[in-house]
Amino acid sequence: MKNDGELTEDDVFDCLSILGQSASGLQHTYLCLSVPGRDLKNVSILCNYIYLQKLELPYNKIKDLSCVSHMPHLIILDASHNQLTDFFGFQPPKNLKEVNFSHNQMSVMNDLSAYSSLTKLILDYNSFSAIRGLEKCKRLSHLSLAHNNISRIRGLDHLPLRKLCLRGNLIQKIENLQTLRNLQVLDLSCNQIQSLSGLQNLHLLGNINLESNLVKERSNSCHITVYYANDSKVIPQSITHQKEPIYPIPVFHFQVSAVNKYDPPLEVIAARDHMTHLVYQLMQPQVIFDSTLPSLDAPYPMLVLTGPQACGKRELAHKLCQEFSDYFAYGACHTTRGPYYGEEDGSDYHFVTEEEFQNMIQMGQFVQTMQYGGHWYGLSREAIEGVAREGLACCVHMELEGVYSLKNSYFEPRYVLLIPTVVDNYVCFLKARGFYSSAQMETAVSRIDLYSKTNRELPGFFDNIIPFFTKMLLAKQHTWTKGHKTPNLISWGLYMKSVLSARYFDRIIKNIVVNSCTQCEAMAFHGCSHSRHLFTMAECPNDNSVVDATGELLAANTTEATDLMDSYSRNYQNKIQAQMTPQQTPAVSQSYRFCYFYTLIGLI
Ligand SMILES: Nc1ncnc2c1ncn2[C@@H]1O[C@H](COP(=O)(O)OP(=O)(O)OP(=O)(O)O)[C@@H](O)[C@H]1O
Repeated sequence: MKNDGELTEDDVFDCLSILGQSASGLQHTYLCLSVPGRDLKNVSILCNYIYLQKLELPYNKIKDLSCVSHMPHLIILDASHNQLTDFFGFQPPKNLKEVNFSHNQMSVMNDLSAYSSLTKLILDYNSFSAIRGLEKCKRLSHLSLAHNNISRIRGLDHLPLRKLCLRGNLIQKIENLQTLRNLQVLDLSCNQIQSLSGLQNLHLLGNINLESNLVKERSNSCHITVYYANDSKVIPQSITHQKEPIYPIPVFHFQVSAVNKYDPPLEVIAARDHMTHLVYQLMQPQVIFDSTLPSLDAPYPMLVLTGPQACGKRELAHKLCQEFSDYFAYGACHTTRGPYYGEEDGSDYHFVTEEEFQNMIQMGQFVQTMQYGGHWYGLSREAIEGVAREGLACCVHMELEGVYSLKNSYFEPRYVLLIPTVVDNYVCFLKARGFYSSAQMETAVSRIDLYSKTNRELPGFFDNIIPFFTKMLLAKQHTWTKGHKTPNLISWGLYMKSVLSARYFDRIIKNIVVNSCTQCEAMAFHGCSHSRHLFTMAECPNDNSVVDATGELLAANTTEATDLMDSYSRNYQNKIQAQMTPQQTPAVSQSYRFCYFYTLIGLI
């Protein structure tokens, strides 16, 4: 370098690096030049280096960067710690993505619409007093304007910013951030902000720094909803030299961490779960699944039994699959919890380690997953495919979160809710199982409300509802273990089969319900079949006050399922069966079976 601060050809030669192809691909050339801390004033020689893609000139004394006009392929420019006064004082390189002009002497932001490729712009330690000219920077994801003289947050509308740093300015109010939907990191420390309002609706915001401000709020008047906030932190205010009494930021810290623990809505969790599995699955080789039969636009039939833990859905799923083995097979989920006494691997669940489970997630093997009671549960695609290959409908049980997640998938199961009607009985049942701690029982009981609220607020969310038949279930467990079919079970099975088709619901509901449960439950159930709203617990008298069903009605329920069909369905079934000749391939027969099944579940 010459003494007068001029960059020479020899210096350039020493500082070039990364030999590569020019943007046109026709020449080999150096792509990167880095000349930091040489007190450079004159870099005009760089006009000859037209192929540079990365230029680093920090810690010099440069005032003029017009040489960049001759670098049409430049992608990264670092001219921090110089004496630049001109904001982008050069012709725009078309693909310029990252620019660092921090620690210069710039004061006015000009229109940057010619720099539409910009993704990162660092302008710390200048003298800007307003944010301007960024409207057309539709790729800008990282903007830093720390330690300037900015007094208002504006000029950022609809930018795809993920990181925004406005530390050390003169900002008094958080405003105009609501359109920054992608914002994840926000640094507003060392300003003069007095209120927390203005942070609402930034759903991805996970890291906020409000250190050294004038925030006085101590009530919960501001709710910041931070979803997916893995590393959220609010740095406590440490310097309190203002005259006004200010409540230290830890108050705010408490608010934020409390909000972080607040569960995001189930739809949000489900969307995230679905997205994760979809992305991992798309990363795998794509195949056509057996569950896509019989045609791409007809959904593969699935039955999902849902309800709080131990409400009988697992037992019902197994019994349905046994009694109606022509239609259903059990889809065993994976879990990281250990097997209970008597549970066999592969029959109730596939029991796997946490590591195996995480590997399966990453291999895109799950359709949905959920954490419950500190363990992972997941429905794998293979569980569904295994059943689909048999030409059967997959029957699974899961908690509400799983239902939400599955509703995002392209499967269109029928969802049946099993809900306890008498809390005391449910608690007795949980105790009788002997598996659960009181905390676990409390959780299970508290979730009843979640289900009934969902049913109340989202009519049609569940395709049908079965009250939890406490007495019946207990009795049934006894007979089931002996392997007998009881009239109750048959009627329940018939009910289940028919419940899949809403057309027969009213016709058989009285018989089944009156037979299967107490009068109180029957009334409630019958009521909910019409209104689709769950009754409240308070409306349900104690079990002791009700009368049991009569034997006469019991006998009526043991008739064949087909007797419950109307002539249309019988004809349809006959037609389908007539077509299932031995000459047909298994795939064709299978699709007929599916068609028949669809009529049963009311999809055709
Ligand atoms: N893939 C899944 N997604 C969501 N929830 C699931 C899934 N698999 C199982 N579950 C549910 O997780 C809860 C806990 O399951 P677990 O088998 O440990 O409970 P349990 O005490 O045996 O009760 P249950 O008789 O209801 O299965 C149950 O409500 C179960 O239905």
